[in-house]
Amino acid sequence: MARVLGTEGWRLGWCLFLEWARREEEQAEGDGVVAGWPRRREKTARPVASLGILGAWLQPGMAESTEVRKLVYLVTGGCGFLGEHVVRMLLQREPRLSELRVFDLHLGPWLEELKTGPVQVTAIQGDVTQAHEVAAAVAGAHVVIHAAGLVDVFGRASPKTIHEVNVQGTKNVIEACVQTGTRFLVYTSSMEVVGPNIKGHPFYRGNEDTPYEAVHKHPYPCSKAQAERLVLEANGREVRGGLPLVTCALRPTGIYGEGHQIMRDFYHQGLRLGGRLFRAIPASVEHGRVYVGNVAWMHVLVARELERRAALVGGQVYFCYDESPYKSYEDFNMEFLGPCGLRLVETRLLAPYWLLMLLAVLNALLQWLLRPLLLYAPLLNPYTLAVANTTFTVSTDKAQRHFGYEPLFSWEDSRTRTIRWVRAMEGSAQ
Ligand SMILES: NC(=O)c1ccc[n+]([C@@H]2O[C@H](COP(=O)([O-])OP(=O)(O)OC[C@H]3O[C@@H](n4cnc5c(N)ncnc54)[C@H](O)[C@@H]3O)[C@@H](O)[C@H]2O)c1
Ligand SMILES: C[C@@H](CO)CCC[C@@H](C)[C@H]1CC[C@H]2[C@@H]3[C@H](O)C=C4C[C@@H](O)CC[C@]4(C)[C@H]3CC[C@]12C
Repeated sequence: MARVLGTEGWRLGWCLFLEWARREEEQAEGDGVVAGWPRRREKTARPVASLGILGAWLQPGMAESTEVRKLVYLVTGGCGFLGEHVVRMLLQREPRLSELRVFDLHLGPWLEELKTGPVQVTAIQGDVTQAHEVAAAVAGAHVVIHAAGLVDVFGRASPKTIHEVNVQGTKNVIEACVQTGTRFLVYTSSMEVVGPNIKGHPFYRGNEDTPYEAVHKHPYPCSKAQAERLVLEANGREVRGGLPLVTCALRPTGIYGEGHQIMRDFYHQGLRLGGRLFRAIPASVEHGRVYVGNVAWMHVLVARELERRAALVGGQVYFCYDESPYKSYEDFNMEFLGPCGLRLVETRLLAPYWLLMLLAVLNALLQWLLRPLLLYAPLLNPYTLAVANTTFTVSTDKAQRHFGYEPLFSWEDSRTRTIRWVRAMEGSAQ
């Protein structure tokens, strides 16, 4: 009996010691905060009955796996082109994730397949313009990646709607963070908050500090610039609980990759034109492009580092970049559409710039005239022509210096993946 008691006593003593050590460790990490993250009550049980309590503690890796998954992330616009890649990237590359909330006006059916993994995926159908819906989704999240937006340079939506979604929606996200105590906010901005400007000034291999006259007229870049400013100004605001909000903005150039709607449109247009696309923009005009997987990776990385490097990263903007080559918009598209059977026909003599501008203005006029009857929103309008026809490329390493970003996908990978995706459309294209 004495011996049994002795064994039990030893076991109890060992368990108490381990428990004490665990609490000491937690205490050292911060009072109710794990390295700056609000502590979340663990749902994980003390497992492994066969080995007893001691066995549970001693199982290799167990302590990490129960301790590690504690973060709640919210991705707004998580069912969009970029948002889906961010969601998938988080599930693959953020080991501390316990719950991923995907907030979108339109939820994708593909979300269902994600619900079987170790991370709780919560789909939330909601509208960023509705403050109460946003606040409910944000409550209890540690990090918000705000990628929802109305991307419209074709005149499909009214300027008012673009403003409501992109500016008011962002205000709602910021206020929700402040009210509910969420400390980390990453905003998906755009190269267009800088340019190209309406004067057509080139931005050649510029970085975040390159002086440039940012003049906006179009509702989309205006709204993105306003929203970005709001996010950056919110950095340092006190959130519920008394700690400061840490924000930053990522500015992708033209994103490409699996799911890119405009690439899809060009592909289908090429098929309709008998496998041809017609060059409209001089090959010498460089347009910045970045692979969607790398943009998603940048979001995941910066979100992770916002807390650890708050002083450095908070309030900063970062262009999104990778190894994608500098080319004209059309030549770049041909990197994918070419291997899928389309060819780019040179028409510079047939379609000089003045003629293109005339067509673009005509399109705008038609859009305005037809608006009461139908929505006419072709790809070519004066704004898209100006963007496509003005050099805008970035060359920077700020994200690498500040939070250790390196592209996850090489140019070859990005190209291969995009071509594979276009090829997969072939069957459904006709
Ligand atoms: N596509 C690009 O080349 C590019 C370049 C730079 C920046 N961006 C930015 O990246 C973000 C994502 O763009 P994308 O290309 O994936 O566009 P997208 O249209 O594919 O995705 C946007 C998502 O936001 C959702 N959304 C729109 N209005 C909403 C609302 N009121 N409430 C909730 N959700 C709403 C949409 O349903 C969609 O799923 C945007 O903020 C955009 O400004 C895109
Ligand atoms: C003149 C046409 C003949 O082929 C080509 C028109 C191409 C345009 C439709 C696109 C050229 C540049 C694109 C934009 C750019 O890549 C960056 C953007 C920023 C982002 O925040 C939203 C999308 C976009 C505005 C993108 C839209 C399409 C282009 C204007």
